[in-house]
Amino acid sequence: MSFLNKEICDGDNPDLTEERRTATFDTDRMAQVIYGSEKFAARRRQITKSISRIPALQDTKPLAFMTREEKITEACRELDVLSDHWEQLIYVNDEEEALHLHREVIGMEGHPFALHETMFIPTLVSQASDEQQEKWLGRARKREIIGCYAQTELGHGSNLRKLETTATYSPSTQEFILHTPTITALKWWPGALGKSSNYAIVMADLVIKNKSYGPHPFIVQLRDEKTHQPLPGITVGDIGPKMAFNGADNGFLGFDHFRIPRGNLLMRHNRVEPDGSYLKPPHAKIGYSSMVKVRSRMAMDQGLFMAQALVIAVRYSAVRRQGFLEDKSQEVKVLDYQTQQHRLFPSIARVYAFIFCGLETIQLYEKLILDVNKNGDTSGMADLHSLTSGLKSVVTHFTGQGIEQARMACGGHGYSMASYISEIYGVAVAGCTYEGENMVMLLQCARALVKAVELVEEGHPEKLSPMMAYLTKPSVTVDLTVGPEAYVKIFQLIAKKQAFKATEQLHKFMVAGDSRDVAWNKSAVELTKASRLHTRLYILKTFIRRVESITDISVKAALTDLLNLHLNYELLDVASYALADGIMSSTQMDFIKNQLYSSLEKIRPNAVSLMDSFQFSDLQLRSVLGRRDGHVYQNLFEWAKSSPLNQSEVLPSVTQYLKPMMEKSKL
Ligand SMILES: CCCCC/C=C\C/C=C\C/C=C\C/C=C\C/C=C\CCCCC(=O)SCCNC(=O)CCNC(=O)[C@H](O)C(C)(C)COP(=O)(O)OP(=O)(O)OC[C@H]1O[C@@H](n2cnc3c(N)ncnc32)[C@H](O)[C@@H]1OP(=O)(O)O
Ligand SMILES: Cc1cc2nc3c(=O)[nH]c(=O)nc-3n(C[C@H](O)[C@H](O)[C@H](O)COP(=O)(O)OP(=O)(O)OC[C@H]3O[C@@H](n4cnc5c(N)ncnc54)[C@H](O)[C@@H]3O)c2cc1C
Repeated sequence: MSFLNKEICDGDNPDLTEERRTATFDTDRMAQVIYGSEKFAARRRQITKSISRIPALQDTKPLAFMTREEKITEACRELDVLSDHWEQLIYVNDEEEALHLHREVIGMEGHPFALHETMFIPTLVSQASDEQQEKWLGRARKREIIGCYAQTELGHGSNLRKLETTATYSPSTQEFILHTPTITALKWWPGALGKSSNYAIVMADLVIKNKSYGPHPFIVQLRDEKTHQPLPGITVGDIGPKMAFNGADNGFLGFDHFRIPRGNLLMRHNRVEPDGSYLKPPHAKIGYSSMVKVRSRMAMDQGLFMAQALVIAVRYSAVRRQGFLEDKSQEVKVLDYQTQQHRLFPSIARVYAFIFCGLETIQLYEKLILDVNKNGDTSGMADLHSLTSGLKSVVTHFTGQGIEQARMACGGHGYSMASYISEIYGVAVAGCTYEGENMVMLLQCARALVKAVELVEEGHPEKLSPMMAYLTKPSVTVDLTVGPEAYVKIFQLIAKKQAFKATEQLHKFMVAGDSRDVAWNKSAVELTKASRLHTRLYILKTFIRRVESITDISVKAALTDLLNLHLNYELLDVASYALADGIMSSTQMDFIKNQLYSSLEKIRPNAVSLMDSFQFSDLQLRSVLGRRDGHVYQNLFEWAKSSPLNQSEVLPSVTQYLKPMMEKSKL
């Protein structure tokens, strides 16, 4: 069957055209599944098309050849152009469209609005009172002001209870006095803080009458709105170059008894009255909701990062020919090698799985904020916190691995910045650290798991949330040939065993006399293993649910192949647990392996189209290897020629050092 696939173009590399002709589904239909709706998938295409008509937004010079300052300047120029066209390009205030616009135009390097859109505005939405929103939200949305989220300090990022920046209330002036008492109290890392933002949400320890109330969010003006100079009492700057993400000015910030009005404490959920009396929030951690928001996005965003790397690697693998199979008259596409497929296809499956989870958790967060803001209902907070803590950790870890495999799958050219994979990798793996270091967040997820196991042990299984219900499932013998549900059952048994084992170990240390904290630390590796399995089970179940709900038959068939690959790959990956506990036999293992290998063969004809379906433009991909038209070699040569080193035949460094050195050696 051949579809009139929109990606097919006669001027393209014939190897890619051939791949596109073999697709068994329509990439526009697949895009609807990826992006959650026909409407949004169509809007994305429309926005991409509109962008392509704005000459000032077409990349001129490769980012790889720019200095950091040039990258930041270029990002600002593009933002300025975007701002002029904002209302024609996207529906104002539509977060997904704004993110698409930024991803497409600015690339991975980051930009001064990265935190404005993802944390500053969302914090105002979730934490500011109606009156405060009236004052700041409109201005922020119109980009009259640029904001960031300043929480992490030089000395503390994970343990928020020890943040040192203070906001001391002065009833006589009705002001908070922000202060940085030590070097370790300097805010350090916030994106776009260094040079771009003129406002920040600052998380500081609220102190009233010598009593500390813990971290609270304040809106703080950092720079003069006319001159952009830092206000007196504020020290602010850039923390220097990073592994990647160098178009963003992550910054430092210190306060010297800097005064802000009482009304700058975000007061949707808690209040400080003029006399200093404090009204506490309905949930102690409600002030952390912006972090939960970003974590709830991360499965989607990381999935898209890995998708970009895989579009590049899969397209390149279809035009790269090296070595022979049966026919010795023509070298084969490297995508035909089983090892190449095994390297790339399981990650393609994970991309789809992660994105399906992201679609779900983004909605869960939106619902939570509605419940909290409209009805004061905080009952969903604990579950979403534990779910997104585990999910961000597992997803970022596998995304890093998948992108690195994509790089290696491109051989030597993958190592060139022309592939753009190194930048994607550098940005993606930052996600293992930001929004909560992965081990720390896995341990947050483990808290909920241990509590659930304890409920089962205490005879209260009815109190378990639906996500934990598998902890009560009895051991059964499973016939894997019956389909996905059998895989779920085995995974549930593995995850359940590990959750009980880790809890048992924790209890054993406590019975032996350790405090819960010490026992927790002695059990931490086992606890993180339990969290990973729990989270991977959620990912697997979400993937199954999503595929079952698809109505387009050909799209569903292609994704069923991918799902089968995922089920077999995941189970094989955790087989050591299953074998050790007698949950699976070695015969079942052989069955899984064979299923996995036949899935690779089934997916092969659709590989390019499964990645084309993400509909990333060449502008967004910024990759010579991943070009939609597949004309890799001539463009690699053009790219290399544009290197600044090639703008003269003899470099000054040769004249100054190498030539004299060689002359000296002749003497
Ligand atoms: C990410 C979006 C990117 C989109 C970009 C899109 C497009 C742009 C395109 C290209 C650009 C390219 C790249 C963009 C990439 C990157 C840049 C973008 C964004 C980067 C953003 C980064 C921002 C940050 O990093 S902000 C700082 C984040 N910091 C943290 O996460 C700190 C981690 N620590 C904590 O959260 C906490 O300290 C803690 C570890 C959870 C512990 O908290 P604590 O108060 O000590 O609590 P305790 O352990 O005692 O627990 C008590 C109890 O409370 C429960 N709890 C804790 N937190 C929560 C919560 N939030 N909600 C509910 N409940 C909570 C905890 O579990 C305990 O419960 P129990 O007692 O066990 O029942
Ligand atoms: C690209 C990037 C962008 C960022 N953007 C922002 C931003 O916009 N705003 C902002 O406020 N911050 C930002 N951050 C900071 C980021 O949120 C923190 O770096 C992160 O939360 C980790 O905290 P940390 O650096 O203190 O790590 P640490 O906690 O010092 O981690 C060091 C090691 O200690 C381990 N560890 C720490 N605590 C425990 C524990 N309880 N149990 C077991 N192990 C533990 C960790 O697992 C890790 O291995 C950004 C960081 C990066 C890299």
